[in-house]
Amino acid sequence: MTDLPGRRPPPTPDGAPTFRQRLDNLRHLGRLIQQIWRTSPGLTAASIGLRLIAALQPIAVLYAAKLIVDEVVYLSGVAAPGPGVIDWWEAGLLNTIALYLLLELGLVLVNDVIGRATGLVDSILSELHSNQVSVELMAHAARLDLMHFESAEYQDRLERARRQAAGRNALLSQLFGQAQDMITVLTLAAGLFVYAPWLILLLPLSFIPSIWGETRFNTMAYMVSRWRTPERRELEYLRYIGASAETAKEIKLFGLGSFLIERFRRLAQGIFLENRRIAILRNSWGAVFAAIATLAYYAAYAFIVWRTVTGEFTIGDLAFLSGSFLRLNGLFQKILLGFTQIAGQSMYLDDLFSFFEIEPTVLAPAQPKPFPSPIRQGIRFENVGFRYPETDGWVIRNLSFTLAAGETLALVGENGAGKTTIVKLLARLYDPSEGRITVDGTDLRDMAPGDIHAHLGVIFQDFIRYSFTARDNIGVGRIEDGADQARIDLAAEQSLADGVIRRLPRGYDQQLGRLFKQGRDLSGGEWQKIAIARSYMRDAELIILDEPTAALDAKAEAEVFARFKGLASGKTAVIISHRFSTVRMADRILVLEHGAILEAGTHEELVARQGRYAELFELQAAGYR
Ligand SMILES: Nc1ncnc2c1ncn2[C@@H]1O[C@H](COP(=O)(O)OP(=O)(O)OP(=O)(O)O)[C@@H](O)[C@H]1O
Repeated sequence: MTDLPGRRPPPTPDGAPTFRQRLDNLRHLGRLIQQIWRTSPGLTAASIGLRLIAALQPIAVLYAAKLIVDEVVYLSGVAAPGPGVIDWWEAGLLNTIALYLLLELGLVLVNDVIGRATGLVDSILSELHSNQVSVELMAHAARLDLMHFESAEYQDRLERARRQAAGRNALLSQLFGQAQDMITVLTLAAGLFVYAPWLILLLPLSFIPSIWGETRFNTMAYMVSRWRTPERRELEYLRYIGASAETAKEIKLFGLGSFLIERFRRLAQGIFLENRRIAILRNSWGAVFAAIATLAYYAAYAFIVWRTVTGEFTIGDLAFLSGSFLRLNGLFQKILLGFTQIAGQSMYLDDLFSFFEIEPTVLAPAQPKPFPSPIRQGIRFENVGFRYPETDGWVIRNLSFTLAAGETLALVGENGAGKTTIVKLLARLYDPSEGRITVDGTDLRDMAPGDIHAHLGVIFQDFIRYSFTARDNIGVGRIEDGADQARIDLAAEQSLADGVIRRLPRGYDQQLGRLFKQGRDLSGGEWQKIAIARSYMRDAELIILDEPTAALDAKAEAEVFARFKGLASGKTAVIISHRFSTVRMADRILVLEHGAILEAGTHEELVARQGRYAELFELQAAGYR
């Protein structure tokens, strides 16, 4: 079985990441900070600078409070110079305490301003960062192969990464806040250390149980969220088919509403129960661990009170120490929890950054050869074999044929015969597993995928119905000329889309699809004409139409093909169709079965041969008689 490239081994047999992997995940924090910096160096520097100032504020306020208390104690022992404040003021006794009060007021006011400024900077930075990550994610996804999008595993990874792009905003403030708290702790601890060094040791000891608990529950929550990615995607999917314009018709007619709701409910309930179990465990243990920390705080407090009673500490010292200790206690708890949370979040960051590590496999060689323009000889499949990643069976095997320059080739065959797969190989959306495909003798693998795509006009049977204007729906066929009205007009005329557009109330400016306000939906055949116009936007060397006329009525089909023949004259073209009225117009027809060629020839030759083609043709013709 072919494996998916870039797949990582599962973390451990039971699925939980090892200690080393968790440590490894912390690396991502560096990457995150770089990404934040890239988003806006100015705002990042502002956020860090403001936090640095804010970090020093608590010790300054506590120390001012200590000075005030000691001054009050001193003043309460001084003989009163008179009954009123004025008497005290005139005697010059209040100068010092007034200064201290002003100092503390100033500190508190500045802190408030800094707090708000930090909040503002962080919220702007978060939004910018989240946009930046989304843009990087889209840019990276655009580089990946079709294979990645056709694989459930990669879709899970993309979904996890997408969740992280929006979900990690809080991490930014948390990370910077953590640094701020650590500086505050250092300053407070230094103050405390001067008075009672061993108290500092008591603090971390009281938090070890908390750290253990948090790390454990974080890992549990992450693992559940990871295991549940496929189910979450299924939930999204159910939500989508249960309530969307595309699906409403069928869901209503088949009466699938309650079926979908029941399925959604069952899935959601499973996830809910698991999350609830972890939340209950986390909070129960959290309460126990918090009680241990509180006990430690009161033990220390009792000690300081005792030292004050015995006269070793002043009342101001008591205020300072108990204040410091209380804040330290709170901060330690916050920092330790912060660390475990950040470590937890960094597991999720792995989801984001590991997506960026997925590399495309259909690559341009170092020195790509140009796609021949025009094609002079033709395209050759030489013993081509192909199987999709993660599957065992060959979809195509030992396939050899030539598509001569200027020839229109039709591929026919039953469902699953491999027709669309041949087109994917021809467009180098996949590389063959065996053999090679050449254009004028040059292997497709020696050309850059982008260059190949620029020379192709391809419309797949599941083409996109863009919820854009009619103009953009055609213009996207050649985005660099997306505003070239003359070109769009010509493409629309060649594909018969011009008639569709003339009937739209706003013409080319008409919003199509039902997704947005004033959007106008088209019939299947009308959409198809618009899609064909898209492929005509290019001066394509090779035109590939996969079921181009499936939704067209008989008259439109005949007309589209008459134009196609005119347009494709001199151009190489491949058409896939189940309609023999379409197929018979091709210069040559390949009949495929199980990824191999069963018969080849013109319509007349194949009918005369009385083989599979003739049989299928008869079947269809009989249906019309
Ligand atoms: N992304 C994929 N991963 C795995 N198998 C795939 C993938 N795409 C197609 N297949 C399988 O490859 C085989 C050929 O599919 P393909 O789409 O080429 O058939 P087709 O001839 O175009 O069929 P149809 O006439 O129904 O459009 C099928 O058996 C299909 O199940």
